[in-house]
Amino acid sequence: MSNRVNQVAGHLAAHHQVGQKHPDDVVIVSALRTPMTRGKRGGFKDTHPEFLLAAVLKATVERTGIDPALIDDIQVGNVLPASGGATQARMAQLYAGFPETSSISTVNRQCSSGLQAVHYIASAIQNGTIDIGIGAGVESMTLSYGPSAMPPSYDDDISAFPAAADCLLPMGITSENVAKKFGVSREKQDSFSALSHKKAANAWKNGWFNEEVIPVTVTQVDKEGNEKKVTVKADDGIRPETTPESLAKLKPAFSKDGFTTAGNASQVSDGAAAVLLMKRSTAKKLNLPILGKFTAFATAGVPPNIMGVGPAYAIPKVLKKVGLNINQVDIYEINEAFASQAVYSVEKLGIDINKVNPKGGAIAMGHPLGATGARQVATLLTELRRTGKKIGVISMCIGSGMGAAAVLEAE
Ligand SMILES: CC(=O)SCCNC(=O)CCNC(=O)[C@H](O)C(C)(C)COP(=O)(O)OP(=O)(O)OC[C@H]1O[C@@H](n2cnc3c(N)ncnc32)[C@H](O)[C@@H]1OP(=O)(O)O
Repeated sequence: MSNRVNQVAGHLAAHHQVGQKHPDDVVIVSALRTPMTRGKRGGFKDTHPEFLLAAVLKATVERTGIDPALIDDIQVGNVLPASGGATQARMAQLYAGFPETSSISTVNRQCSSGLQAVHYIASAIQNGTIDIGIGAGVESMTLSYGPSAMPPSYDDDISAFPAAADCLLPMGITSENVAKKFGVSREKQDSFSALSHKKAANAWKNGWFNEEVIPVTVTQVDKEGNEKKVTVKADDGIRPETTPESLAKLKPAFSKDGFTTAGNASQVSDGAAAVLLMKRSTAKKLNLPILGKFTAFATAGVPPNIMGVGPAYAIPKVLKKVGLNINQVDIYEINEAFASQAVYSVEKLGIDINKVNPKGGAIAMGHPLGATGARQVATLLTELRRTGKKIGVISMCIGSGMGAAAVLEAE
């Protein structure tokens, strides 16, 4: 019995060891995403989330050549739709060519849902519940955003409890709170945001997104109601001409005397992403390419009224698990929900800004809530591989006051 316990403990430790390869490592053999497009105006403004999810699931099967019947389970991060988008997810799976014997569910950890889905699948593989799975994410903010995403009423006692009441603050107000409390100036926020656009435009120009982005052919409807088929190939919220000076002219979006504007907040957007995971031993058996290892994951709670500080707490927690310090990470993929919170998190942890979001982030690319965490896995892995670097960290802030972080290693 104690031998078995030791054996299991050994496997867990191996999984969390950076720089080591073990047959039981959970590895990533595919990480793909759709373009991220502007909500209500972009390429997917007339596209339902189940279509975006089906497109990325189908591409995962086609590009890897895996038999979809071998994929035991799929988890999909999805934030806004009714019933968590569970029915749409099953519809997407079947439409994408998966057999009826396969299964799927959705997960909602708000803005970190896509990353959470990847972690749940990695855990299920690690503990032997499944052999092969997909962690994915999808969101059509165009079709799901707005008051319908909130319950019509709350319990009086709970919603009068201050910390609970803070969970209901608009996200833009939490951004203002972070800027004010920690003195993140408008200038710093605008400079960070202009850089996000510049880096994303540069990455597209140099083809650095080609490996992770799949083209999606959709039906668009014009103002006259005419339908046409369009193949959406690239993120369409990026504004390469953005400068700190042009951003300085924008009015605050959430409070009259605030700092957060349409230019230094993440964009309302639409998109999907999917990550195929299995044990290293399974990937070898199936002769699938090992792109990287999903090494560790952690979450941390923070005050809901400054939810954007989440990465400053989740990153040290996940790094402690794997015995790394801040400087030993090669690339950070930090969600840019708002420039205020991204700047705060980077400065608080003393992260070298040159290591942060080398292909831009949600301010330029967009932030389709449920999709973003899985999108970050694809963006980070392809960048680690392109640059020959090894260790990457993903981090997210989470709307009701949490942070999430994961460590990935390129093969
Ligand atoms: C845990 C989490 O992750 S929380 C985060 C969850 N996500 C959110 O809360 C979404 C946050 N973002 C938003 O709510 C919205 O983007 C808002 C309210 C900030 C702005 O919404 P909109 O007003 O619809 O944005 P829109 O894209 O139209 O921009 C407004 C204007 O700002 C200007 N603008 C925006 N970006 C730029 C830029 N980079 N450079 C110059 N001007 C810009 C433009 O003039 C634009 O108008 P135009 O496109 O017609 O020229």
